[in-house]
Amino acid sequence: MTYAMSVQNLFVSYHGNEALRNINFNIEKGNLVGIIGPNGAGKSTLLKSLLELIPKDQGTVVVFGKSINEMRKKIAYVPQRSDMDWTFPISVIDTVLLGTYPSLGVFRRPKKKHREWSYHCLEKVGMEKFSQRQIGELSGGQQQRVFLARALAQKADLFCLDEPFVGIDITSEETIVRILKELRDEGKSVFVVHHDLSKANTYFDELILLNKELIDVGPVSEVFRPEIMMKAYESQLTFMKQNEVTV
Ligand SMILES: Nc1ncnc2c1ncn2[C@@H]1O[C@H](COP(=O)(O)OP(=O)(O)OP(=O)(O)O)[C@@H](O)[C@H]1O
Repeated sequence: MTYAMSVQNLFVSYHGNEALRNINFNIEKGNLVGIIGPNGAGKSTLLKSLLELIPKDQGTVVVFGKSINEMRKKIAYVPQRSDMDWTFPISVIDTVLLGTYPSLGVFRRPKKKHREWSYHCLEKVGMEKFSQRQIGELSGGQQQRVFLARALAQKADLFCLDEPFVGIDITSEETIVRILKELRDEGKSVFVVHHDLSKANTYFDELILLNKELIDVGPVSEVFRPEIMMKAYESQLTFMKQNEVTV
């Protein structure tokens, strides 16, 4: 079987400190997958290392049966908002247009059809009225929707989003979830780093539960059970109890 994502023996460290240890999983195509786990569990590290945005110590990652480099044009990545430079002077429509560049080829300029497609992607996320605005002038939710539009413009097969719902309004969150589910229904594969457990069981089909190592992976109905979740969150809960931290 060709999996959307197949990972074997993945180890990642930062300056000698192990962040991920011996991660192994296979995820079938056409799933909306949540990467969950406590703070510092390595969720963002997993996503970045899967996409070879950071180096791994060892391991293999295969996407749709091919290497990341062979598949790069077909992979859309939306980083955490906090990782982006919002002072960069670029309009909303030009941000979305960047998504069409992988299909343009070297030195080719976008044509009318690329602009029209980008505008259509903005319409999908309900942001067409803001097309001429500078990206830095938008709210967090609006920025996140524009970056989703850029991912849609890329016509990718694999969508990877890092904490897309952090600090955004409920309308933007609902819009993004609806579009991610539509992508899944079209047979696309979607991976989302997510830390809010209250929504995890309604947003995702499959979960990758991490705490430096893989605690569990599988359908939400199997992974999202107290006895499994406790294995990942136990140390955090113990710390909070000992330090009388309340949320
Ligand atoms: N660039 C970096 N340099 C050094 N250490 C890092 C770096 N990025 C992450 N780490 C460390 O690696 C571990 C995993 O971090 P990561 O951000 O992947 O976790 P996470 O599960 O996404 O956390 P959170 O939910 O808090 O965002 C943490 O201990 C973190 O401090």
